[in-house]
Amino acid sequence: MTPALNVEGISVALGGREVLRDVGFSLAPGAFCGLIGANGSGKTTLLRTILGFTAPSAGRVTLGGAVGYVPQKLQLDPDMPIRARDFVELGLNGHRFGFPFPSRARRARVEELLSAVDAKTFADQRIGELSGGQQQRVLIAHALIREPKLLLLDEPLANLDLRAAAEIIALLKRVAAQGVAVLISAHDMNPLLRAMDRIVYLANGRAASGKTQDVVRTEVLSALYGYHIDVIRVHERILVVAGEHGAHGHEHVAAIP
Ligand SMILES: Nc1ncnc2c1ncn2[C@@H]1O[C@H](COP(=O)(O)OP(=O)(O)OP(=O)(O)O)[C@@H](O)[C@H]1O
Repeated sequence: MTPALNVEGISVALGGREVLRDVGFSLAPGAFCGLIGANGSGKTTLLRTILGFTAPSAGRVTLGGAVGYVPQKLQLDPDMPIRARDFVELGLNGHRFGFPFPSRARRARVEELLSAVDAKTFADQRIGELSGGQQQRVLIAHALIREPKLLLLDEPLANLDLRAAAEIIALLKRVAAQGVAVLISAHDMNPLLRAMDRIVYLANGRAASGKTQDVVRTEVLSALYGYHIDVIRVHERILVVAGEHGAHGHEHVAAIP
């Protein structure tokens, strides 16, 4: 099966510093994958490189089809008087504004997407008036309207309460079940652990990837960080803790699936 995404040995330098080094992994259609790393570990840089916004100094990215992208922040002024429904429709034509006479097919497609993300009840509200979770739904519909094979989301759960985050994860699981590969960045893997079947863990500019239980392990993470890391299981949770030689005392708490 052709992968939805193939990242082969990419390195990226920004401002003279190597932010990513020899990062490689592949996503099959329908994969649900977390891109996990601390702040500044290079998650956004990796997503931008996959999108072609940032050129790698080595390696290459191969896509199996169109890519949908949900950025960390809404690219529109939140006060802009645009309805959720119209924003979803903009996904069909990039960022061109104004469709005075939308075609029947165009309207039907927008309705289909609004219902797929459960956004019909607030589709006529201004986007700036919506809650964080509602805005995420609208952004996801916007990104999906052109039937991408790969959906990239930059910290979609940041700023959401637990319930809204769980609802967004359930929605993204449904998207993956339709055969779209979903890659979600998060500094906290905790909310994603039960849902994701794959993980790409970034530290030190490098990545470890695979099934979650194969990656979130003492040996694997110690090799990645370059110093001893303990992965400790307590009450169905995992603590990822830098050992006594850890330079930065990086700490991460996460529940296992
Ligand atoms: N244009 C740039 N020039 C120089 N350094 C940059 C540039 N953009 C990002 N960086 C650096 O690259 C590193 C990775 O940044 P990136 O935004 O990819 O991390 P991140 O994992 O997405 O972090 P966060 O969770 O904080 O958004 C950071 O140390 C950042 O300071």
